[in-house]
Amino acid sequence: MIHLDPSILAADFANLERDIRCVQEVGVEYIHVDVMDGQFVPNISIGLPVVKSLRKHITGVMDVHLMIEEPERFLEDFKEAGADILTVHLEATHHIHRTIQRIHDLGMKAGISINPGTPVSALEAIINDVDLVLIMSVNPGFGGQKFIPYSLEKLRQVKAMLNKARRDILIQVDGGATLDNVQTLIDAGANLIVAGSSVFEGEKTAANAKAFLELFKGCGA
Ligand SMILES: O=C(CO)[C@@H](O)[C@H](O)COP(=O)(O)O
Ligand SMILES: [Fe+2]
Repeated sequence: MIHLDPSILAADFANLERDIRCVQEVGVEYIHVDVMDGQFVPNISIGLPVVKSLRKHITGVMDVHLMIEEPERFLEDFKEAGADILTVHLEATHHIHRTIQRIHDLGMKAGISINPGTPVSALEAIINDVDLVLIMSVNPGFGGQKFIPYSLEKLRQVKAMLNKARRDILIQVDGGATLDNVQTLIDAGANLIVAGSSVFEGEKTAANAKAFLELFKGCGA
């Protein structure tokens, strides 16, 4: 089953409720929330009070992508803000295993993400402990960037690693996904597709989301 996970980073920040409702009305079940701290990535997005307010309008899964240094400092807060999935970057903490354990102890699904410059082999020791692997297909920090082609190879490697471990979990890809390249992402193993600028586009938003969902139906969704 393939899922669309629209990133609200590309939505209208003055109308987040409207934009979230718009994609949910056409059948979207996941909402991707990007949290940036200006340290781990060279940008600041939204923080806890906004995430907590969004929760009230998200009817499905609130998927929080933490692009912050030492995410272990804020796990309880994001639980309280209503995150269903909390994804942390391998590069952002000295204690990835403890951080994943704590996310689980708090009752959330735990995801691990790697930047474009981090090899998939770095995931080997943690792959059995996570519910989601996120392959960043752009350098994190900004929406609307171009897909990095080597990410396809990384998706294939993650898929092979998970097959070997007999694990069927979410393989998420984030950055530069479009209606034109999404089939190649699925073919490479991705089953949770983050898309920001190719979904949130003013009046075209509902039609864009629908087009992704239609395409996924042909993939056994
Ligand atoms: O985490 C990030 C960026 O750091 C993403 O979630 C982007 O928001 C995806 O945006 P598009 O590349 O789809 O426009
Ligand atoms: Fe993201």
